[in-house]
Amino acid sequence: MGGRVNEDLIKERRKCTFDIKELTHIIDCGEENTIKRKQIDNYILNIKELWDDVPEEYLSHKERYENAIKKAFIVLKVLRQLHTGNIQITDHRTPTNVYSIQDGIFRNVNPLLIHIGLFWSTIAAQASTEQQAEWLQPDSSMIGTYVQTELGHGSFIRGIETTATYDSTTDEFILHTPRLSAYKWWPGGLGNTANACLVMAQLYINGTCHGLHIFLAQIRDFDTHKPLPGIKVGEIGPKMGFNTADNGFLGFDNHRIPRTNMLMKNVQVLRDGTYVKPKHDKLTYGSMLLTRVTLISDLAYQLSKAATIAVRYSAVRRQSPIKSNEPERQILDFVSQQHKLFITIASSHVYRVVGLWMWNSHKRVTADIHEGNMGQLPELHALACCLKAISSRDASALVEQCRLACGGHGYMMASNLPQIYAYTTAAVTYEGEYTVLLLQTARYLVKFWRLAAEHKPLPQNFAYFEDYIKKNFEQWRNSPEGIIEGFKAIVAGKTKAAYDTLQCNLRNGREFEEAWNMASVQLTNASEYSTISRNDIEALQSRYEELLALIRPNAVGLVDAFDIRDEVLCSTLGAYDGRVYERMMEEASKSPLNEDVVNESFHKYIRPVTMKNKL
Ligand SMILES: CCCCCCCC/C=C\CCCC(=O)SCCNC(=O)CCNC(=O)[C@H](O)C(C)(C)COP(=O)(O)OP(=O)(O)OC[C@H]1O[C@@H](n2cnc3c(N)ncnc32)[C@H](O)[C@@H]1OP(=O)(O)O
Ligand SMILES: Cc1cc2nc3c(=O)[nH]c(=O)nc-3n(C[C@H](O)[C@H](O)[C@H](O)COP(=O)(O)OP(=O)(O)OC[C@H]3O[C@@H](n4cnc5c(N)ncnc54)[C@H](O)[C@@H]3O)c2cc1C
Repeated sequence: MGGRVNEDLIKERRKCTFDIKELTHIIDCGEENTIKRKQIDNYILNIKELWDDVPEEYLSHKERYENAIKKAFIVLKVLRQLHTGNIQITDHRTPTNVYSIQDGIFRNVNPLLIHIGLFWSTIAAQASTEQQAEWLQPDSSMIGTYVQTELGHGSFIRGIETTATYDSTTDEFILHTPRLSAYKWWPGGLGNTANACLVMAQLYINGTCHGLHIFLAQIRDFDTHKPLPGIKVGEIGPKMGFNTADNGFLGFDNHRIPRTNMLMKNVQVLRDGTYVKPKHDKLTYGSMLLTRVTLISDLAYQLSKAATIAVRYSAVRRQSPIKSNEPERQILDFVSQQHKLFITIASSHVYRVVGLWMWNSHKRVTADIHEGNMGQLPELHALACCLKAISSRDASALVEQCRLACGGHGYMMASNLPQIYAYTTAAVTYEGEYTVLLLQTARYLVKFWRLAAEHKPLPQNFAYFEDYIKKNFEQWRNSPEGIIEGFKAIVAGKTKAAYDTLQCNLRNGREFEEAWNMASVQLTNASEYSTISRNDIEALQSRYEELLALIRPNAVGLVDAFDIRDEVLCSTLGAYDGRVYERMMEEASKSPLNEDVVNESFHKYIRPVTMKNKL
């Protein structure tokens, strides 16, 4: 859309006090990454077939899927060409994540998301060298997905009911779905797209259950795409979001696969049925750990999209004067509006930095595991659980706050904020539900509190538990070090409270698991344990308000630095030129309800009632 840039946005950009490009380079982890990102953006976003004439929202469920598949395979072809030309296409912000401009291309979810993000990465991490050589061919016919959750069990994966029974007479596993609750339910791309999958199932050898293992199963004919005999597969129906993700169900009726289709890097079943145990029994859960780590960066990116839309819109939107004799003000001038928006910008930076740090930690711990050293795995798991849980919860709350900050127009699909919210809030549930993951971290903290309470030696990372017990915490100081001290006091205090409740429940004769359940609200909720006083809070509040005023002139510059193209933002409210009302009118004109001046329902249903006695 041509036309002048909105005057208010021009003024905002003029008054910015820092170098926007420099911040973009910091976000991209270096100027060379920015250049590369822009090259790939240009290359892919210039493919005309990727753009819709009719907005996605006006398509039926089936049309949406077919449209998304068309685009997914255009993108896949391009990615393969780039790969063949040895051009690295992964996004540096989320090093293993699918390239973020896909958000714009699909305006929803790529049906190949799990194929690219989880199927390939699980094979790369958990299959043996020979299996990888066979399955990870760039021109493979396999379109895969990650099939774990069942109708009856998602969080408690030890409860999974699908079985893989070894038949030594034929050297095969028999995959079976024993009852309705054992049907696989949810995997992305499973409904219509995938012809293969990684299945999580209980391994049985000679009547002994060895727990959960991962198996590669072909489910559709590679040529005709028809489900193989013994496979019942389909799509699960419309959802709050993810409607192009083709989530599916799957049942096995004694479906046979070769023994060599079990992922065998960490664990093996030999020809004679001998079971060779893994070095750590949670290595099978490795894909969940990796995805939780990468999600933190993805959620940071979703926050930067929401902040860009809401801040630009707030600079363009004028409503009501502050003083009655003044012109109407940009809504960004209202301090309460700044309070809603600036925290989203800040949180995006926080989770971007933490996500990168977690990504590097994951790389380090994985290398250690490769050398047989599992020592750092529990800490990484505890951190990944907690950070995935809070980043998804924060992101969805803040995206919703940005939507509300755009008033009525934020409710329009054309703002793209509802879609970003639907995408973000799903992450609170998938890949480990919020509370369930917080309880995993609580389990880790309580273990170390027990050591502290029993005056046993603690690792350096938990020395502050001992400080708390010995009341070694200093009074509150308003400095980065002081804030960190304050947070340590909160963690120690709330862990102590939960631990004390747990002990009290145990003393009252409860079994451990029941006592744990009774303490679970305390285990997940923050309490007000702090070194901070009422005066400190007042001082912090006024400092916070000063900071809002300091950030205000740079707000548009800060979101411009995220450098998200209009084609990716897909928002009438957030485009770079700020031509909000023109874009809204143009989008409205695409509504099928504007095709006829008089809709035919008038003649069929309205007129016969309203004109009944007048005809
Ligand atoms: C890579 C790029 C990806 C890009 C794609 C991004 C977008 C994708 C969009 C959608 C994808 C959605 C995919 C899915 O949702 S797949 C399904 C995910 N499902 C879950 O996450 C299930 C959650 N549940 C669990 O993880 C587990 O059931 C559990 C809650 C952890 C409990 O497991 P279990 O009962 O076996 O274990 P315990 O609680 O008894 O704990 C025993 C000890 O094991 C430790 N533990 C648990 N998990 C792990 C792990 N992953 N790694 C290391 N250690 C682990 C636990 O802490 C206990 O230790 P302790 O020392 O205390 O005994
Ligand atoms: C958009 C989307 C995409 C998905 N994609 C995939 C995929 O590709 N592959 C796949 O295998 N799965 C996928 N899933 C499934 C997803 O991983 C599960 O839905 C998720 O792990 C939550 O499990 P659940 O549905 O069993 O929830 P439940 O565990 O039934 O949760 C319901 C409630 O029970 C509470 N609860 C459960 N257990 C406990 C406990 N021990 N202590 C305290 N509270 C508890 C929870 O906190 C929650 O409030 C997807 C889900 C969604 C929404």
